[in-house]
Amino acid sequence: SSSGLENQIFQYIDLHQNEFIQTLKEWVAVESDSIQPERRQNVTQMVELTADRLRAMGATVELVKLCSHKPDVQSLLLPPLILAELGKDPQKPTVCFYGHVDVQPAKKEDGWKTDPYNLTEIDGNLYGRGATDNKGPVLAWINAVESFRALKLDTPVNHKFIIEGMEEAGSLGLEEIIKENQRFFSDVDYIVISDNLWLSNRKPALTYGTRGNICFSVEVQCGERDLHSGSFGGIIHEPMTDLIALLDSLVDTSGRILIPGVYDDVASLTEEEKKLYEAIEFDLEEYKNNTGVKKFLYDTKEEILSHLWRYPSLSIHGIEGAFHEPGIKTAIPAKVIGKFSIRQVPHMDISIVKRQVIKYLEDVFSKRNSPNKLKVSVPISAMPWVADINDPLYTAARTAIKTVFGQDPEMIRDGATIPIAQMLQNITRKSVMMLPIGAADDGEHSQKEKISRYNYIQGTKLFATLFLEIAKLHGQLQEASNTTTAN
Ligand SMILES: NCCCC(=O)N[C@@H](Cc1c[nH]cn1)C(=O)O
Ligand SMILES: [Zn+2]
Ligand SMILES: [Zn+2]
Repeated sequence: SSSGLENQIFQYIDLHQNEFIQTLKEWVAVESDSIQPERRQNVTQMVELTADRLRAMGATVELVKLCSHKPDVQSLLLPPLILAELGKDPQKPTVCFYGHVDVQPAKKEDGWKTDPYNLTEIDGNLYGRGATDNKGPVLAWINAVESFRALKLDTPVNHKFIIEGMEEAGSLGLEEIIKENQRFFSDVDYIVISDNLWLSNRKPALTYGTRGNICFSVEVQCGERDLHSGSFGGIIHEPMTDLIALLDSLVDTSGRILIPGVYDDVASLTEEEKKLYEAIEFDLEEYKNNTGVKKFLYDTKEEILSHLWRYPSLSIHGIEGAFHEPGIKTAIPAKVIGKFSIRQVPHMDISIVKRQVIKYLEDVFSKRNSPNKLKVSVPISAMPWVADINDPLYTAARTAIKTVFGQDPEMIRDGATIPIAQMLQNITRKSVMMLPIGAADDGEHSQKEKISRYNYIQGTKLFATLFLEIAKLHGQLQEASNTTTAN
């Protein structure tokens, strides 16, 4: 149950909810799509808007220029990264929040019922691109910090912020910046990321792991230009046919990856882990309804969760150079590039998997006796992340969730990849936690992305309560360590 102080803050948040929604509406209106290079100016504008919001709250903001060492034609136009801080009391713990203010592309004609850049409330849901991924959660955190200030309450923790504008494009340049700014993290005690969803539409969750990802490009080229299939079809080895055979050799109908050795380093399932999965309330029908898919590869909760969270998977994403528009075009493309990725898990090693995949594709290709040129590359990769759920940060979050939502959270992992989670854990050696506020049916990246008014506002309360819980816990931890030192 909540304390008098919490009730005062909750009341403030409830009273100001329409203002919080109005700010979210202003943020959603900025088309900060980081995928399409022509929208990069909007991403920079969004980063500046965020910086202004933080400054208005009294934070010191540094805009760090991103300079990617990876090949990106648009690298000169990369938006800056925000490193900000508010409060420097050495008696208080310092919590660093990570979020991103760029979004996935969205067009009304993709099938949106509402204008994706005009936050629209329907039946308690706030529809719009970025509403849940990730503008809503970033603002919820800011609203929570702001609520203490507005009520003239002493802030329980010092705050640091790392906010980026290139997450949806693979967090270009981020790792270099974090390494170059290690001093910024030197006094950080806890790191919180809120960039994923609950497992259910109604039950809150706390996330302690994500899969990594290795993205592959497979290029097959026969000549310099496309050819007429009437004039050349039947007398040449077509690149597209080679590529389809290569892509088809990667995974079988049961979802098993066919690359030899790929499963060798996958951690074995422990009894403790099995118990964690068994304890989770998981509504398979609700999950299917959220996705619109009628049948999954697996039927039980344990199989589904373990194959999403702790086993690797391989997905084929697309083919560059192939004709994909409506109508018929009778050409033979000269060069095609297949894109697929492997979500990898502990203890798979990125460089070993890369070697295994390249060798396998070269073997399959050589059996085809094709004179075409094959090139395999890895444009981006990210490590998986797993945290210790017994860490005090998780204890604080569980208590805060119980206070705000009246129930214990599901302890979950996420099948997707948040590259910064492992990066921050490795570089700073501090506790990292993912604390989602969006529900499973929020439709990240889809044509009906939303966050509910309830989740946005309760999420704001959750973050405010977390600050208080971390402060309490930190006090206890400090006391305990002082006693130990005195002894
Ligand atoms: N629920 C949070 C999802 C975040 C996300 O979608 N991350 C991307 C990052 C990525 C991985 N490989 C290339 N980009 C994802 O696809 O997991
Ligand atoms: Zn996101
Ligand atoms: Zn996203």
